[in-house]
Amino acid sequence: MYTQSVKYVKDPLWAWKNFVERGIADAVLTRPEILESWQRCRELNVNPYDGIGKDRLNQKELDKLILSNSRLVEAAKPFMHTVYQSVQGSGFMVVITDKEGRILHSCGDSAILDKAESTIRFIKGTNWSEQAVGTNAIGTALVINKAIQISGSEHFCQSHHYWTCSGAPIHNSLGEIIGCFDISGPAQYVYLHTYGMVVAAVEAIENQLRKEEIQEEKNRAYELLSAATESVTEGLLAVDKEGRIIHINPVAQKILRLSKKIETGQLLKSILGPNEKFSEMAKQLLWKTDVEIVHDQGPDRIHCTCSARPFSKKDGSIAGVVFTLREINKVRRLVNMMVGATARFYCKDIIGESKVMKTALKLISVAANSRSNVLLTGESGTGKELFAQAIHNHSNRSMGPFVAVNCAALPRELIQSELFGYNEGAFTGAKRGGNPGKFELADGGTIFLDEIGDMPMELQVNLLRVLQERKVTRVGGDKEIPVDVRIIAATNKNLFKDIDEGRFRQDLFYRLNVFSIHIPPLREREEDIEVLTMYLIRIFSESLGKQIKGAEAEFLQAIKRYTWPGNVRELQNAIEFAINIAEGDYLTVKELPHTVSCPRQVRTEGKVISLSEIERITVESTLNQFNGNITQTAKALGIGRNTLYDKLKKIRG
Ligand SMILES: Nc1ncnc2c1ncn2[C@@H]1O[C@H](COP(=O)(O)OP(=O)(O)OP(=O)(O)O)[C@@H](O)[C@H]1O
Repeated sequence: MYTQSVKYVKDPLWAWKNFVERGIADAVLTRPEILESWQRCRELNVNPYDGIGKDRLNQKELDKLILSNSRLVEAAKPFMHTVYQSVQGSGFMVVITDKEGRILHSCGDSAILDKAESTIRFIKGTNWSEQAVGTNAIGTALVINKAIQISGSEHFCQSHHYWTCSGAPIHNSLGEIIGCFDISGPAQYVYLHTYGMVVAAVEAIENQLRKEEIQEEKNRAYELLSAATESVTEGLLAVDKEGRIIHINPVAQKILRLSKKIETGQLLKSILGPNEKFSEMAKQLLWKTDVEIVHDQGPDRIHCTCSARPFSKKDGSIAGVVFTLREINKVRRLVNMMVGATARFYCKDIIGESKVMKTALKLISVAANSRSNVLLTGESGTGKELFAQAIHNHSNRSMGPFVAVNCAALPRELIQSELFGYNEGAFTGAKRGGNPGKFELADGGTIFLDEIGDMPMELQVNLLRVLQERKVTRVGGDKEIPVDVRIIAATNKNLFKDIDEGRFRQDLFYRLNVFSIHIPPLREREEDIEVLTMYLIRIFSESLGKQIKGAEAEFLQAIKRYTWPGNVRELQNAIEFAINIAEGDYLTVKELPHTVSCPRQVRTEGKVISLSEIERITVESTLNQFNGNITQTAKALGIGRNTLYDKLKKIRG
């Protein structure tokens, strides 16, 4: 486009004139980056006889721009002043711009600042890009993304020919241009070292910005870590090898019963006393999982589980250990949830219209609101466990565990360790670390001791002690562990008779029988049979995916006629059986189990038969029906296997 010609005149002004007046580019007298910039200026229609800063922000706009570039300005200011000090008195000024070339801050001798303002309006807020004022160290450095020095007539605009300036772009850590650093002064004092100073200053500013970024990242990471450790539900305690606290979250403070603010660097021993176990574990630098810690801290007891995980420094050397702590009650609650130690039933789940049932329901709410032990009596399957769960769920312990223990189902030799727990090594086969017993698991909640009448005499003494002292001692242990447990016991036996015959301790009976509720058998609550039947039809119909709408009159008559030795459990089984085989919308008598629909053996004899005889006939015939299979017979009768064994023992002598 431009003709290139070689001239013998040395004056660079001649090259400028040749370019702006005649369009001739002189590649000998003009550096390529200057020529390229001039060409850009020409394409941008920059007026070479102007160069006065016209595009200027008002004060408000400038303040806003400075604010949005505040990190750059604050990082650059100290270096601008250092650079200025070294050129002070030599007529130079130092300038910093944003990434578009708009001046954000300047410093310099007042004479040169005045000159810059009065001649070309080179002042804060002015746009010093190539597009605005032609080739100059700021605008051109921003375009070519390189440091550059531009002197006298190398500037595209004539009014800048008085000046020499050195500019260098400033980058962020991603390599993006964020601004420009510039030193400007009279062209007759053009020094190469000002170019070097600009390059060095920019490097220093970029370093400073990077340092700040790293620090900010660290702060952000620390804040994130703090927010994370403060929001977790576990206690976190980080300790160095010497047992000094590196970090502790509020949950750990609570678990360790520490009310005062803890400073990092404090020795754990100076806070918890010389017997604390964490420092020892931190010294050993071992991985540990769920170790139980009991530590008496003045009047307070620390009782938690703790897992330890050593952590290392960047160089691989071990720095300390992070402990994860869980309050023992919380652990127990979790275990309880896992093993199903929760109560499902409420008063609304207890169905019954009879007077006795209504009275019993009233007693449940009274019992729920009292702290006394409760004794539930009634035949097998009358709903004793249902009542116990409802009492727990309506009491102020409802958030705590509900642990049910069937004393008749536990092998005699295991009852002690099941109820009170055991320590490691207490007997062959004892778990490592020991095991908490049902009383410990029920801490803060309710323990339901079903079939209490079957508790062996020698263990009744231990139970009595727990009731009196509210403390348990694990098998193989000597420490007394306090437990806060409400006891609901149940029996289908006549405990008075057992006391008389020396099978049940009277003192234990009176401790348990503070509040007693008797649930009569189903055959004595005829009004309940029909409502229970309708309720059970609805429940099983839903759960078995059937559309049963009700039952035929004959079905209900048969149900009411029957004596229900297995009570509600037996009724449940009968209805479940009927619904399973039902074909129509309404249950018919044919769908009832044989034992319920035709207890013929009982009726054909035409004379009054004793209840025990009825029981004998029912048990024997059912056993026959299932070819002597105990499990199936017990299920059909609605009684437990142990109860069936007891009955057979009695019947067969
Ligand atoms: N009034 C009732 N309303 C609804 N369901 C009931 C009622 N009574 C008992 N049941 C149900 O009958 C079944 C037997 O009840 P539960 O296990 O509470 O009896 P139990 O007296 O504890 O028996 P056992 O002495 O054999 O352990 C349970 O499924 C229970 O939900």
